Amino acid sequence: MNGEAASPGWPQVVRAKLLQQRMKEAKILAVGAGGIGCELLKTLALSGFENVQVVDMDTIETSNLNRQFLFRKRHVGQSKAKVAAEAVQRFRPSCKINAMQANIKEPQYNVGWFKGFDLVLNGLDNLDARRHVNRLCLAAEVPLVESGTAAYLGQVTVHIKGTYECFECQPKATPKTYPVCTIRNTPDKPIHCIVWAKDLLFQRLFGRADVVSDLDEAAEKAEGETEGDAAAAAEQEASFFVRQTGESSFAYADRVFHRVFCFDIERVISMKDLWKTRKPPVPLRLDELRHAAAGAASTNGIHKSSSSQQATADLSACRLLGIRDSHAAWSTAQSAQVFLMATQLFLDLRSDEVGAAVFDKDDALAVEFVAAASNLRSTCYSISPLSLFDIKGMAGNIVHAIATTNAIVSGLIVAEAIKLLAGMPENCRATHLRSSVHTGRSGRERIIGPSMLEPPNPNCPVCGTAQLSLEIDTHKTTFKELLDRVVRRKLAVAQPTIQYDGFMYEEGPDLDEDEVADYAKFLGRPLHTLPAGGIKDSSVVEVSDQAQKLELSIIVTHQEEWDEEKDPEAFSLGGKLPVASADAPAEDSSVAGLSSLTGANDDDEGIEEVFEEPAFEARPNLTSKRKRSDEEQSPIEKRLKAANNLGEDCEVID
Ligand SMILES: Nc1ncnc2c1ncn2[C@@H]1O[C@H](COP(=O)(O)OP(=O)(O)OP(=O)(O)O)[C@@H](O)[C@H]1O
Ligand SMILES: [Zn+2]
Repeated sequence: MNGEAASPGWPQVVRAKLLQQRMKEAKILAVGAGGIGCELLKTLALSGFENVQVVDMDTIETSNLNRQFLFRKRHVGQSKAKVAAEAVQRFRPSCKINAMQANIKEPQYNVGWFKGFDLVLNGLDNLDARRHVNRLCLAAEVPLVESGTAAYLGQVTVHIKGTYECFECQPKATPKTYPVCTIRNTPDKPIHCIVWAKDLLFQRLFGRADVVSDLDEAAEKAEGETEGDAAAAAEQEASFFVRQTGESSFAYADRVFHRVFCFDIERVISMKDLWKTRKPPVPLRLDELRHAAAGAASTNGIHKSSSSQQATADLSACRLLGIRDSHAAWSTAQSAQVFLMATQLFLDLRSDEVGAAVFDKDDALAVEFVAAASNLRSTCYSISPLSLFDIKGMAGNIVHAIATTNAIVSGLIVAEAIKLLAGMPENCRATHLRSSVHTGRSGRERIIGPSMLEPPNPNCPVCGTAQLSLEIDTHKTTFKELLDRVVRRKLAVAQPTIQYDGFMYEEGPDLDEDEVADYAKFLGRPLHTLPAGGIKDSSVVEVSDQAQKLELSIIVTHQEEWDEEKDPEAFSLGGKLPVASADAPAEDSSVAGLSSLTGANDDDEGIEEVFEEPAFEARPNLTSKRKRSDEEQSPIEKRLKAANNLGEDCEVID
């Protein structure tokens, strides 16, 4: 940060001028130009910031227009970052906004690039990107203002390396997972059927064949079947969904319907043990539904030329079938109609995507397919069907966004940014926006509640020195499973290097083909058979990511028995940690911020838990009001203060 240091003794007006100057000059990185990001860019510009870099990987969708006010209908399909920057510059030309449409995780946005900014402000919507930015800010020693909203709830926090907690010092909820056997065989809630329709059936029919989900992997044995029979059945199952040469889309849709809602259900019914304490499902017969499903079933192939709906983005089975009310639950016959019609439309009019499609909540046809399939499965299992609207929300992990919440949170981000630029990090706060009035300790009623920021958690695996502990079956788990499920999914390590005594595995663009092929040989091997004695009980495995400047140490415990209901992932990640310092909150020292990383949680009541981001639940007021002495200040804090000592008497929004 450039700019003359101001003496606290100077008149307020001089200090205000200097602060303004600093805001003009400060280099700000804003990550995300969505709901929060648009408001943030506008507020930054109107507050006097003039040097902003914005990165967002996405393009504008119609569904963004109700709350991302920098965008208009004509912008649909264009880069969010670019359109947002242009819109802001139109009303504040002095504000220079450099926009990039890119994923912030791309390698060019490395530590050196992050070091070029005075502050980083996040307006993201996923944990993975937030963790990545947190790690780069730590490595580059740049303060981060993090934010999130969920309907009426909002939160803004400030993270300064060595001074305050990093984003990962405290537990974060990770996406809810469900026991595989419940999803495959014994669903008893609508969400179980939605997960099955989206992650298993949609993926099998339209997605990439080489993407195998956990749901595909675990084939159950029917009564009287051997392991071998079950494996052969699983293989047969996968090949069943391949469309045969010359097979019409009509015949294919029919065949899939019969298979998944009749044959498979009968197979599950034959697993008698499953139904000792549960009601068995009931298969559906297409011929019985046929007369009602005639609209779709009679359309033997849908041709581009004969359809008035040419634009794939607009394709809708419901529209073709005249089903208008997205808030009403369909009858079983309607679900069957939509299922058959959506399958045919995909095959006939979106054939280019078949084999590569990825479920997207903004893809009407994909949502209709998932809604129809999950409702049909619900009917088999006597679960009440849901409306298209509800299923879209649950399948897309949608928390309905509220523009005002985003606007307030963006204002709070800018307030924290100004405190940082004013050299007053000790005045920064974590601020929570609640959905109802809350009475604070002072007895005052408020909706926006600030709380003191906590010092870093010494046991944080990212900014502290914690050692993680991993209980896993080292005989059954392959190295690939360890990489995918633990290292990438749980620890968000993008490009891992794995080391233990005498063994090293690396990933990354610098490797040549031979190296990649050599390393690939290890992927299918069970952990204990890896070279140099393998990963086994008491092994200490070092995991690092050069790009994130991250190093983690994991102590492995071999554990064979896993209860699939309680621990669907068949491993447990936690902290066997060094002694917590006196300052660490006592109740946190048990798992010290790691419990969310352990993932599965058995309580699957309530749909909120499938949302990816309940990370921004309002937290209770934190209590550490300890004043920090000069010696305790971190290098960034000292630098901020030295560069920007604009006065001690600035008001805090407490
Ligand atoms: N890794 C990433 N790199 C760059 N931008 C990202 C990354 N991850 C998320 N984003 C951006 O963060 C923004 C988050 O905004 P928001 O939460 O409003 O989501 P949205 O996609 O605009 O809306 P919705 O999810 O409700 O449809 C999005 O524009 C998204 O593209
Ligand atoms: Zn931390």
